[in-house]
Amino acid sequence: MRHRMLSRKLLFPADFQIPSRNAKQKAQKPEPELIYDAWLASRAMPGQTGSYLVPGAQRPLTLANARLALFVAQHCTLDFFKVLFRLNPLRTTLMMSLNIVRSLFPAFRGYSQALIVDELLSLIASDSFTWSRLLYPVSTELIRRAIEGCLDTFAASNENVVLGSARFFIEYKQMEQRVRLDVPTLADPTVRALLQESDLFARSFASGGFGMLSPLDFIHLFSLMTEIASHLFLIISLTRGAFQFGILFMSIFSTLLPLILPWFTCTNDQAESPTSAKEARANDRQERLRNLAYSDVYRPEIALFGLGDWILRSWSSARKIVLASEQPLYARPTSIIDQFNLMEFVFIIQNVPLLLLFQKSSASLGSLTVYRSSIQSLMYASRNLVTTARMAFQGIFLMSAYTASMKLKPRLNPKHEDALHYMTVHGGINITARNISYTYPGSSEPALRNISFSLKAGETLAIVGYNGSGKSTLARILLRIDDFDKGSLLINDVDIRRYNPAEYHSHLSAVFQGFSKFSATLKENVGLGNIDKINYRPAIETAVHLAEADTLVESLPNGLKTILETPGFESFSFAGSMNPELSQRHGLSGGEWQRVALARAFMRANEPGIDMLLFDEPTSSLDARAQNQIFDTIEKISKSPSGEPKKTVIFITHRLSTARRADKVAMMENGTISEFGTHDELVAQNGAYASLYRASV
Ligand SMILES: Nc1ncnc2c1ncn2[C@@H]1O[C@H](COP(=O)(O)OP(=O)(O)OP(=O)(O)O)[C@@H](O)[C@H]1O
Repeated sequence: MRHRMLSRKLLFPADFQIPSRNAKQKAQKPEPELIYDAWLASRAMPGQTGSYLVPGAQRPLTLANARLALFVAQHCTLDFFKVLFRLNPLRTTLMMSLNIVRSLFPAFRGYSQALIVDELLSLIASDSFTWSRLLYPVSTELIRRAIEGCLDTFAASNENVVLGSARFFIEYKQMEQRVRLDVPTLADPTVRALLQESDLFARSFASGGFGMLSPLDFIHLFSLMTEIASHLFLIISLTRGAFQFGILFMSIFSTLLPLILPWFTCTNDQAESPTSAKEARANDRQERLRNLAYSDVYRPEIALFGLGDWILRSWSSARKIVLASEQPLYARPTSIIDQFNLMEFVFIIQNVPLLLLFQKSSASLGSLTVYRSSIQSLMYASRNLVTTARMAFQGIFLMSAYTASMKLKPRLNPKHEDALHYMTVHGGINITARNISYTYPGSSEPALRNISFSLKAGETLAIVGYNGSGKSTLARILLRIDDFDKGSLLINDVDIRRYNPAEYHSHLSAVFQGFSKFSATLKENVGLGNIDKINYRPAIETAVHLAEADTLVESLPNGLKTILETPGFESFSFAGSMNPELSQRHGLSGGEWQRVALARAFMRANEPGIDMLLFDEPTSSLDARAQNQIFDTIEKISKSPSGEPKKTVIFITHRLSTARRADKVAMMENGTISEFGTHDELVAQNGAYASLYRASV
């Protein structure tokens, strides 16, 4: 139930905004510098250096954790509340005020019940029972209950709106951050844990109101304490005289009754389910987009095709529909019996035996009723207080995870002062790699060692080599999906690290070896390659045609609108899945998926701004005829009709017959380029490439 992590210094080189603090203070107080530090420290396993609790685990209530919680409360709670307050100032103020007002209700309730009991007692004692005398206190009680019920309903629905908008805001911010972060940042285990806890924080805003794990529990804590204080005051003043054991016993029994009764009644706890087809579709869509944003599988393509904004926009509109459709239990229309709270009337009836039993007592029976109801409320409130305090304690650390995660910066982004705009050159891009080395985090062996080569703009390069020799790793570095440890990489004579990755990506198109299979329609799977044209059918049809996938589209039940079955995508289930339109999915073969991925790359490959096309084993699942056609297409796209090069092309292949088509060939062995030159030159060298080539033909 735990795992080890690397030190913060190693993981976060100046990624967080450090709150200013003078040196003297630092020397006096060994307290965390950053919210991130406090969050990480709270996850430390006591007495076990370097070991951390799993994400989401309840923090033990230790003195050290209490100090950390205080630090977080001091440094981010107020700012966080300010942000939430600005979302809905009026409603939030109303929510806080109503909570305080509602905490005083139980005391009023007890007083009103006492009036009824006293009236009943005096009626029985007078030997002339008339209903009319009871009418006044009973109707007053009914009116009080009606007002209390209305206020409760209003407060609950208001609270729902406040929590709903807070939840949307938090989720939006998280999505925004997710689509912004790059592969190296997300590969970090500490970042993953941080984001996981931040997710938990967002989920704590789920409808259900107070009592859920949420920083808003602090408001609840305050109102609970007010309530407890008022009950304590009542009980102490009422039991000042002789202690009545019988009353105490009956009080406890009637207190336990409402806790036992729900076990015998049916709950109306239905899972939130979207009802209309529109809501079901929105639910489907928001889950798919969330999966896109959160899954590492899609990360490279999201970065390369600049899909972040589009995902965020689309998720946001679908999410709004889903949130609007979610009706929390307490916001649903309730029956008049519910409004008047039948259970509490049962307890008023239960007061009758009490009344008869203590008729001769010197204390007023009304006072005894107040006493009983105070005991009961005290028990409820105390139990709630413990639960809520525990949740608030955990909630504060989850809030720190959220706050710290918002300050994460994508590691591939250049510093502001180093950043340069992408430099365009004629005919594609030129590449100069010098002694590039790279070791994956956690690996002992480098995946790339001293890679050096250069490629002129418009040239075609084939990268070949044995399995695991580093071809895909080199491709990811050239595409600026991953960084490298040593050496330099110049793109159009500029250090690649000075380009903003998003801007650089807007000049590239690629098919990755492990390309994404989106759980979406064929049209979307292709259209995502050029998000601006996702709804432009002619562009999609052209891309499909270039990938030789026309026959595939014709064979599918709904053509381009067919939803493709994605293996391993089972992250959600919802009522809408009963809708045949949504549930009808179609599987594809490996070669068919490869054509879809090629069509996606061709969606943008043809655009004038695209300077480099990179294909990592684009035709590995295609037959020889299809393979040749695809390479003809790539050649057509990358050259003008007169044969002048327009785009640089790099492809990785295990089929050496296709490597002949390239201007240059890079033979990779054990993480390095062992041979580099034209096909003919390498064959003439009679080295590793020549023997691999001879073996493959
Ligand atoms: N995410 C990763 N974490 C750690 N090591 C990795 C990771 N990805 C790849 N490697 C390792 O890096 C080395 C190079 O892998 P790479 O995928 O670049 O090889 P390749 O030449 O493309 O192989 P193939 O021909 O099988 O596709 C391999 O030893 C591989 O195990």
